[in-house]
Amino acid sequence: MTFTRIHGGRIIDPAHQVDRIDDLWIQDRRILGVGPRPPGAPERADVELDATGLIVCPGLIDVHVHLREPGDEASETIASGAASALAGGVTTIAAMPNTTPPIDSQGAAEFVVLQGRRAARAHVLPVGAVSKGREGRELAELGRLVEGGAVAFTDDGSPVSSAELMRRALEYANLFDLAIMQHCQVMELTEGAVMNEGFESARLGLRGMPPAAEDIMVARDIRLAEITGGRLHIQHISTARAVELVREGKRRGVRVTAEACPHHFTLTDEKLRTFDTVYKMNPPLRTAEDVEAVIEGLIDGTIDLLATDHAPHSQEKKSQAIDVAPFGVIGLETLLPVSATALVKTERLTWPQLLGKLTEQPARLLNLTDKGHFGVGADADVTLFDPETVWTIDVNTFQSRSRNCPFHGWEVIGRVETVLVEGAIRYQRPTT
Ligand SMILES: NC(=O)N[C@@H](CC(=O)O)C(=O)O
Ligand SMILES: [Zn+2]
Ligand SMILES: [Zn+2]
Repeated sequence: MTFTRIHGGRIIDPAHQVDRIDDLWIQDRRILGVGPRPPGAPERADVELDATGLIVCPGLIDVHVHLREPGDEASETIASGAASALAGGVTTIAAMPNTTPPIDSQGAAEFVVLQGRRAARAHVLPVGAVSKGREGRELAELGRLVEGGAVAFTDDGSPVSSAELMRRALEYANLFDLAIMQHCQVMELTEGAVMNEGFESARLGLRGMPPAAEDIMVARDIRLAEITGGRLHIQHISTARAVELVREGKRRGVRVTAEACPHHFTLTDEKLRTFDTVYKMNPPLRTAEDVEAVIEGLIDGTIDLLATDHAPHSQEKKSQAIDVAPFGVIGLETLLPVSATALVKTERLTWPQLLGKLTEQPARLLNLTDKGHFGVGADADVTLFDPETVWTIDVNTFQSRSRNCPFHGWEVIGRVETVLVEGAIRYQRPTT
């Protein structure tokens, strides 16, 4: 038996409304308690960690991560993505199924689980495809995917365009109490587009995606969730109108949740003036009004949680012309600092509010009852970070195999120091 005590830190456990300087006790792989020495624990723990000046919180959970294995291991592998997660303080990641081949069968889901275990970095949980081959025609075998370890379903990379298929997916996934995560985009409205449609796209002469392409599908799917009683999760929400639609859906009692990505509440489409493909992602960067609406959605709880949409692409692919380069940015190693700098430093959210959207809420979405909190017996996945020190993001230090990060050179707060997974230290910030 190994006892670990993390002492002197500010413990923030949003699920239990804990925010105080105290000790966190761990026995082997599980949380033993917060506070004085629990019965059964020795006078001196086997491992003593000094967390003075640091915040100690449940390991972060990212429900939206693209690993490129199988199919494009030059951009990311399951192991490199899981290492990138740990360096960002993220102890659990949900892997999107848009690999080659896609994760649309029990065997494919089991492969992701196995490679995640082999890597022994962050926990890796597969998200199964909604449709066979992600082709949007026939429902995948959702029951088999659950057997293989799937924690939700999505065709992300593409939307489920067919309303009929979406309706059945919501109904079927509900039998397992799992969510359908939807990439909301009406494809007919976005053909050939590379950025947001508006003043900036007109000025640059680039084809744009109208915000309505997102809004229309959000509206449709909220209605489908309402009539089926199924669980709908809106991925990477980016428009003011979509935020309003989710707010109104929740008010009516529809089972809808939403996530926002750091780039959508920190950057606008003006960035495309550089023609730099690092600002090309889907959904695209929108306007300042959309950014403000996303932040307001985070503040009032309309947007439940944060996720990265970590979308690694090799230099080779991203260095192509803006109209041919792939969509996507990486995010695991900047999630906490960029969110903290944009939302906590500016006093839009408190630390416990921000951390709730990175721990408690994502755990709920995926039904991970033993994660995202410090209750007795919970998995001892713990992140220790420095909330004060200002530091500079440098992509050259990243664990990810890709470098398509729009935050290189940013001055930020929130630096991850130590990460424990199931009670063991699996990441320590290099000091040189
Ligand atoms: N977000 C992106 O711009 N790209 C994602 C796909 C997706 O999330 O839809 C990718 O897989 O590269
Ligand atoms: Zn998507
Ligand atoms: Zn995605």
